[in-house]
Amino acid sequence: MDHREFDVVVLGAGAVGENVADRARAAGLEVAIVEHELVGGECSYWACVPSKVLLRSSTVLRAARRVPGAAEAASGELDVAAVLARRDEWVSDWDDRNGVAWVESIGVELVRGHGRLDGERRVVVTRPDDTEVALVARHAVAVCTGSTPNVPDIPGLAEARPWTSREATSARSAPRSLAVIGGGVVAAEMASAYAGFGTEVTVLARTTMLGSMEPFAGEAVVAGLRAAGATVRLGVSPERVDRGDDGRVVIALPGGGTVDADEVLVATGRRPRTTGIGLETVGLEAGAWIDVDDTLAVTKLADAAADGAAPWLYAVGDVNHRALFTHQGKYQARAAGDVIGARALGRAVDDARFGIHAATADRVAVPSIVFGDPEVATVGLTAAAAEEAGIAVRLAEVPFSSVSGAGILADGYEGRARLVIDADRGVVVGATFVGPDTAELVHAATIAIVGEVPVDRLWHAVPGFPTLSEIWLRLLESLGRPEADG
Ligand SMILES: Cc1cc2nc3c(=O)[nH]c(=O)nc-3n(C[C@H](O)[C@H](O)[C@H](O)COP(=O)(O)OP(=O)(O)OC[C@H]3O[C@@H](n4cnc5c(N)ncnc54)[C@H](O)[C@@H]3O)c2cc1C
Ligand SMILES: NC(=O)c1ccc[n+]([C@@H]2O[C@H](COP(=O)([O-])OP(=O)(O)OC[C@H]3O[C@@H](n4cnc5c(N)ncnc54)[C@H](O)[C@@H]3O)[C@@H](O)[C@H]2O)c1
Repeated sequence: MDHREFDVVVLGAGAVGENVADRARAAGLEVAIVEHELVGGECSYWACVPSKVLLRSSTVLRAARRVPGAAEAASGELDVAAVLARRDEWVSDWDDRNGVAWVESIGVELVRGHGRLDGERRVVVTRPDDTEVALVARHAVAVCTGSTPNVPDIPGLAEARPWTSREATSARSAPRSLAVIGGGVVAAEMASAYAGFGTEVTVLARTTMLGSMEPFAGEAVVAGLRAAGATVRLGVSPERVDRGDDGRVVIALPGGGTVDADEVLVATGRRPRTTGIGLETVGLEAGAWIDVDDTLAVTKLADAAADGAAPWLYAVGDVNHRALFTHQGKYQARAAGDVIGARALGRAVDDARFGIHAATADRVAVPSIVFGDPEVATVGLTAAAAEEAGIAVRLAEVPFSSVSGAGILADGYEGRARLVIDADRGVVVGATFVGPDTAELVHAATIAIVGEVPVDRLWHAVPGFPTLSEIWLRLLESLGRPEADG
């Protein structure tokens, strides 16, 4: 077996692995990155990027139809083939040569093949030609292998060849009908995209839609999907799924009803990609999410390490289950790559709350945007989660109809915003904006939360007129002007 040595070995070249490698390399370390599929990972080829491209055209069309003058010009049908062609361009026809060129440009060595841990600081890679190479890490190994769709144990489902998010984002044509099992983010976005294509969409959600968010967010998404022609059934769990000889899928529901469709999309969450990567060779459980501390070091090994020994194993991105978003994984990756560099070179480590080497925001300010019509943009805690955390909650909540910018953006603009405020500390701990084009509003809330900006100070952050951001002023007005001190 070939044998190579590097300072750092990164397992998985998704957006997260790439960023760990980039930061460790920027610290001056010699870095190898291992990838068995496409450099760029899920986000670039089967998740964030294609899903947003698939949604964009129908969102624009609906937006135009809400503005007199433009509406008359936007009277035709969506050109689905053109949308799919634009998607193909954005995913570079599932060719990763740009990703590879970028990895090479930063001086990181790409090792193609399937990697697995083989004891401490050692990764064995089976290359595409079936030969093996052992990569020995002088300082650290970062596991960035991501996650994969979870297909629940519904009788017949796996045999019915369901779509997962991969097939939904890479489809070559829109099916005539599509059933969607699940009520989370993937279900909301893909139902919206395919309804926009003219597909007959039926969503089967076990409880509500977007159940982890403020209730009005899921309600608005259900209304939006229904307005786009989709059928949404809440509180429904399929009992059995079959694909018949005619190729159609039949989903049996409790009580005897059925839903049939050309395709069925399973959008029921993710599981870790941690099987077959040698976790058991270092005392970790195969197939489980990997627990890490705020510097992304694997907790179980860091706890067991001899006093003063630097951690050598990190788990970054989806695989640690802290926050399953590309932006948050890349945030973790910057911290992890930098701390690996600092520890390797004996430099100071700042792992205090909001220190440069700590992924503190994972616990207080994770932005999440559900694209579609309407958009749902959230960060921090919901009212329910804040109450559960023992926070003295004060809410500010207003409709967007109170903002001229919203009315100008679209006739009949509908939307709602809520701030969750920690009444004792006088700071925002959560925010939700629901309505067309609200995605960009959430970063202001993220800054308010991370900066722990006193709510009274926000009166001096004046939103431009007439923008959607004026919702901030309406939210403050709903709380009332503060009294002068003394
Ligand atoms: C449909 C959909 C839409 C989404 N939209 C958004 C969005 O709009 N915004 C957002 O922030 N997030 C979005 N997400 C979430 C986002 O895709 C993930 O959070 C992100 O891809 C995680 O990045 P990662 O690098 O941790 O994992 P991945 O992107 O999964 O990368 C892991 C990489 O490791 C490789 N790998 C795994 N095991 C091995 C091995 N043993 N050897 C070699 N290589 C290996 C894989 O091939 C892969 O390239 C979406 C997810 C889905 C499913
Ligand atoms: N715009 C974005 O940022 C974006 C878009 C898509 C996905 N993502 C990320 O990808 C992850 C995966 O998305 P997702 O929608 O698959 O997961 P999710 O966790 O958002 O939703 C899972 C849904 O499936 C349902 N479910 C789970 N098990 C079920 C079962 N056995 N039967 C029926 N229903 C079941 C849940 O009730 C829930 O409604 C998310 O956590 C999110 O972070 C982000």
